[in-house]
Formats: sequence, structure tokens, C-alpha cells
Amino acid sequence: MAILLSRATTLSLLSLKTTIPSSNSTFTFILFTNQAPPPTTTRILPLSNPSPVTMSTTASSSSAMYQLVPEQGGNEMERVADHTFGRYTSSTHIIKKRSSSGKGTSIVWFRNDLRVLDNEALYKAWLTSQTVLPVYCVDPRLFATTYHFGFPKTGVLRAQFLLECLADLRKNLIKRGLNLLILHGKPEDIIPSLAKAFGAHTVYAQKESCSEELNVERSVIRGLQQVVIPCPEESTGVTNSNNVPKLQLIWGATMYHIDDLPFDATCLPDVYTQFRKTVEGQCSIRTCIKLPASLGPPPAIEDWGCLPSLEQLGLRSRNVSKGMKFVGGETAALSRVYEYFWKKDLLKVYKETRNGMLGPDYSTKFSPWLASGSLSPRFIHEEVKRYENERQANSSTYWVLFELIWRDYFRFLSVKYGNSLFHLGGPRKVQRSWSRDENLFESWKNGCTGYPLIDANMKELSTTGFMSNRGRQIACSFLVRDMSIDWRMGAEWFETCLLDYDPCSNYGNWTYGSGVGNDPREDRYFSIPKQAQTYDPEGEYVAYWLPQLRAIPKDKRNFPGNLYIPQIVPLKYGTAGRHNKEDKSSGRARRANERAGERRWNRR
Ligand SMILES: Cc1cc2nc3c(=O)[nH]c(=O)nc-3n(C[C@H](O)[C@H](O)[C@H](O)COP(=O)(O)OP(=O)(O)OC[C@H]3O[C@@H](n4cnc5c(N)ncnc54)[C@H](O)[C@@H]3O)c2cc1C
Ligand SMILES: Nc1ncnc2c1ncn2[C@@H]1O[C@H](COP(=O)(O)OP(=O)(O)OP(=O)(O)O)[C@@H](O)[C@H]1O
Repeated sequence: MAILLSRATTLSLLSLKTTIPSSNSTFTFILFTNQAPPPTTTRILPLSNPSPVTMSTTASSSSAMYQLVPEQGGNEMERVADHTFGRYTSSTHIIKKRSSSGKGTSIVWFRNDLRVLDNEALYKAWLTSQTVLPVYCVDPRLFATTYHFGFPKTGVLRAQFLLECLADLRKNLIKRGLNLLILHGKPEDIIPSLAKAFGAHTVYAQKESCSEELNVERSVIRGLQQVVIPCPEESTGVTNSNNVPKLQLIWGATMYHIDDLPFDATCLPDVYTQFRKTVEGQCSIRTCIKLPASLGPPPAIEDWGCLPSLEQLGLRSRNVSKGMKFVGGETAALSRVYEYFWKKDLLKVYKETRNGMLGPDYSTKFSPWLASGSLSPRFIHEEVKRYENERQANSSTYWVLFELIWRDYFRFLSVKYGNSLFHLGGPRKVQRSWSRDENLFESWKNGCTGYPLIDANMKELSTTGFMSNRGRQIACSFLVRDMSIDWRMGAEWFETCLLDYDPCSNYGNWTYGSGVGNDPREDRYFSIPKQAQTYDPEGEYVAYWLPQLRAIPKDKRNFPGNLYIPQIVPLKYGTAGRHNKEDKSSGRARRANERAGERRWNRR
């Protein structure tokens, strides 16, 4: 049987022979490949392996060094990951359970859940089927442009990180008796075709919450409704009266499960503290799912497809030359948790260090892996609890969970507020006038504003794909409050650049910082002089990113006057070295919030 997955022209053929184990029939996919870089239409790429992940601890070029995160080498990462998987590999009861209920074939459509550990979609697919087909669709829309301002939707560094995640996911699936089918095209074109060819009874996937992803879910459902599985030779065991494959969407992105909230997500408390107190008081966090040692056998597929190169995605490859280089994938994610919690023992001081800006160790750096789903937030929760039992519990150990609740809050907020999270007036529909001055915006984006703290942060972002939380708040405040620029321009630039880009956390934080979100304080202004004095008093951070400042005395690096480029706008409030009213009240609010958190921790 020949199945056409693509309408692309000037294509060469790649044939993919598959045997469906339940029926013993052989199907041949004709997959079209194209030698030219893609892509406006669905097509399967001619696939070459991506450049290998660098595993050395640091790297040098003629002018610069970067630090790998995690810093462990490849072998040590493998050992940590194997050991962690070992702890989560079970046990006879799930195997027994499966042998009685698993029938037919199901598909796992991987999205932002690029992991094996604690992946409920993968687990359910395995539990309900004899054969599991894992697939990832390299969706060309991810490599198009942002909605309003036309920046690349996925910058090259996040694309590289994604490819590393996929390579690692495939490796970890192979270790457990499966593989990962990698196809280039829209999920709504690929998934129904695969379901038909393999006679799949169910497609399992992680549920998303923003409209772009929801639209894809709806299209996949529509596609599946057109598929009727011809004469199954045996019952699938899954209620599916019309033999139409079902899309089973599974909530998996948050630490607290949406079904465990004590309120419907549409009635979410608007204020974070209220949300946090309610969930902490009334819900518990589910434990991670245990997996059997083998998830196989996989469907018989001759060629599982290779990863695309960056060039095939329309991107020009670029190396990180300084700062941090994050290693993509679940193996690296588990290693970073091990490194931060256990090896370097940094969890116990997290709360004191978390507002830093320089280097890998002032904060966890878990966010890129959380965003791609290579790391489960419930796994982090379990590791925090294990650390508290085996080493110590203090306000720092609690604080990592406090921050993960922020992440949950923004995810649930997207369920409640839908597209208004992306609208200029935000969830509160605030009316005010905004500038779209290109000159000002470009100076912000390129790190040429004349304010070293802004410029250093923006250069770190474009060089590495990362910026500290402190830096993000300051850069957001400067763009929105001092430059009065449309906050969505900043949010879309972050969407392009951030390795940890997540629509809910990104747009949630931008609306929050711009005064159009659910911040109880309306004018959250960050005074650059005050922030510089508090968080970079010796000018180390700015001198790292702006080497021309190294020659200036430390206390002047953030206030270099005419030793640096001219300031593009004056500050709205405050002058160099003076704290202003807004910043004081912002500090007061933060400290009050932190005291509340500390009280909460002490009560535990
Ligand atoms: C304007 C702006 C845009 C942002 N965009 C994103 C984004 O696209 N993706 C993203 O993951 N985070 C975003 N954040 C939140 C935060 O800056 C990052 O999560 C954090 O800097 C990641 O570093 P870390 O993992 O070392 O964090 P840690 O300080 O170690 O915190 C642990 C984890 O808690 C979560 N977390 C911490 N702070 C926040 C927060 N304010 N909102 C949501 N989750 C939080 C993250 O998952 C993080 O990995 C944004 C913040 C701002 C102010
Ligand atoms: N995952 C995502 N990443 C980035 N932006 C997203 C995501 N999901 C949804 N959006 C944004 O949500 C908005 C949805 O626009 P859409 O036209 O579908 O609905 P709308 O509410 O009518 O918006 P608009 O009035 O701006 O047209 C767009 O701004 C889109 O970029």
C-alpha cells in the first residue's frame, strides 16, 4: 500500500517499509524527500545527522570561552541518567496490568514533552497497546515568523537545542526497545496518515493550552475523523466503535495536575499569592510514573528518518562563543538536576543566589529543559523532597518549588484567559498608547541603549539564548516603561531567542511586567541604577558582556558616562546611584512576598 504524505515537488523518494505486527501485513510508505532547504509545504526531509553535541566542559575560541550546562561530560551524563532511570524503572505490577489490556497499535505524538521519564502519554500508549509508534513532526510553522513583528519564530540556538533534545529522546527510546520516527511536516497531515497505515486505535499526546497549539490539536482530530481503520483482524480492546482512531490528550506540563486543582482552571485566582496558597493548602503533587525496562517491540520500520540539519530548517548554524551553552535533551536535564542538587549542593543556597546574573550556578537553569518537556516538574519536586530528607530542608529548598508554582500559574492563566494573554491590553484589557519606534527597539534588541545593564543582558540573550530572571525583569521594564515600546515587540523577540521559550511563561511574564497582566501593583518599575547597585555592584556582569568596560573602575562600570555609548533615552525615574520611590516600593513588595513564602515554609 502506498501512502502519500506530501505534495512537495522535485522530490526524491525514500521508502519506508513497515510491518504491522498485529496483522502481519507489509505496508510501504513512500516518503518524499527534497534536497533543497524547506519549506512551505509538508514534506519529509533528506535527513542528515545534526552536528554532534559538544561534551567538553569549556570551550575556547580565539577570543572567548563558554561554559557547558551541565558541565559534566558525556559519559558522566549517561551514568547519571541511567542511574535515575533505574530508580524509576518498575516493577512487575504494571507489566502484569499491561499484558491483560494492551492490544493493537498506538501512536505517541511527541510535542513539548520530549522525555521518557514521567511521560504519561508514552506510558498510557504502552499500557493500552501491543505496539507503540513514537513520532515527532518537525512542523514548518515553528520555523516561520512571529505573529505581529515577523521575527524568526524559533531562533537558531533554540532550534539547535531542539535537535539535541530529539536526538537524545530517540537514544533513550532505543534503550527501552523503541525508536522515534522523525518526519517533517504538519502534524495534521502526518498523524492521520500514520494512524491509517498502522491501524492505530489511539494517538496519545500532551495537551497544550495556547491557541496555536490548540488549532493543531483540532486539525489532527479532524484528520483522524476521516480515517477508518480497515477490518482490524483483532479487537483493539479500546472502545472505538467506528474504528476511528482517537486523539487522547493528556495534561503533563505542570507540577500540579489540572485535574487536581480545587477550582476549575477558568476560575483560577487572578493573583499569584492566592493561587499559590490555595494549591499548597489543598492539592498534592502526583508522583512520577514508573516505567518498565522495555517499552518495545517497536513497529517494524526500516528507516526511522534522520534529524534535519539547521540549514534544512532554513537557519544558519551559529555557535555559542561565550556565556553558557546548554546541552539539549533529557540526559542533560537529569544531569543538571543531579549537578545542581547533589554534586554541587547548591539547592540549599538557591534563595540567596537566585537573583544573580553571571554564570551557571546562581539558579537552577532548569527552564530550557522544562520548556521542551525534557524534564518533568514533578521529577524536580521529588528530587527536592529527597534532598530535604537526605540533606536539609530550608527556605531555599522550598523556594525552587515556589518558583515552579509561578510556572504553573502562568500555564493555568493561559487556560483561563486564552488569547488575551497575547493581546496588547492583556487579560485586563488595559488601554494605553504604545510606541513602535524602530530605532529605539533596535537599540534595545541589539544591546546598544547606552545602559550597560540592559546592553549586557540583551547581548547575553542573543549570544546564548538565556537571560537571568533578574535581567528579564529589568530589560522588560526598560523597554516598556522607559522606552514606552509596545511590549509585544519585546515578547516576540524573547520568543525568537529564548532557549526556554514557553508561550505561557513568556507572555504571562511580559503582560505582568508591562502592567496589563494580573500584577496587583500597576507600575512595576525597575530602576536601572538601583538594580545595578544591588545585583552587579562590582560591574562584573556588565564587564563580562561588554569587554570595553573592563578598563573602567568597578564602581563606574554600570555608570560609565561618556566612557560608553550615549544613552538612547533618559530614564523615566531616578538618576544614577539614586533609588527612587517606585523601585523602593517594588523592593518592598518583593520582600513582603518573600517573607510570606518564608512563613509558609516555616509552617511546614
Ligand atoms: C519578561 C520575562 C519573560 C520570561 N519568559 C520565560 C519563558 O519564555 N520561559 C520560561 O520558562 N520562563 C520565562 N520567564 C521566567 C524566568 O525568568 C525563567 O523561568 C528563569 O529565569 C529561568 O531560569 P532558571 O531555570 O535558572 O530559574 P530558577 O530561578 O532556577 O527557577 C526554577 C524554575 O522556576 C520557574 N520559574 C522561575 N521564575 C519564573 C517566572 N517568573 N515565571 C515562570 N516560571 C518561573 C522556571 O521553570 C525555572 O526553571 C520569563 C520572565 C520574564 C520576566
Ligand atoms: N504558542 C504560541 N506562541 C506564540 N503566540 C501564540 C501562541 N499561541 C497563540 N499565540 C498568539 O495568540 C494570538 C492568537 O491570535 P488569533 O488570531 O488566533 O486570535 P485572536 O484572539 O482573534 O487574536 P487577534 O485579535 O490578535 O487576531 C496571536 O497573537 C498568536 O500569536
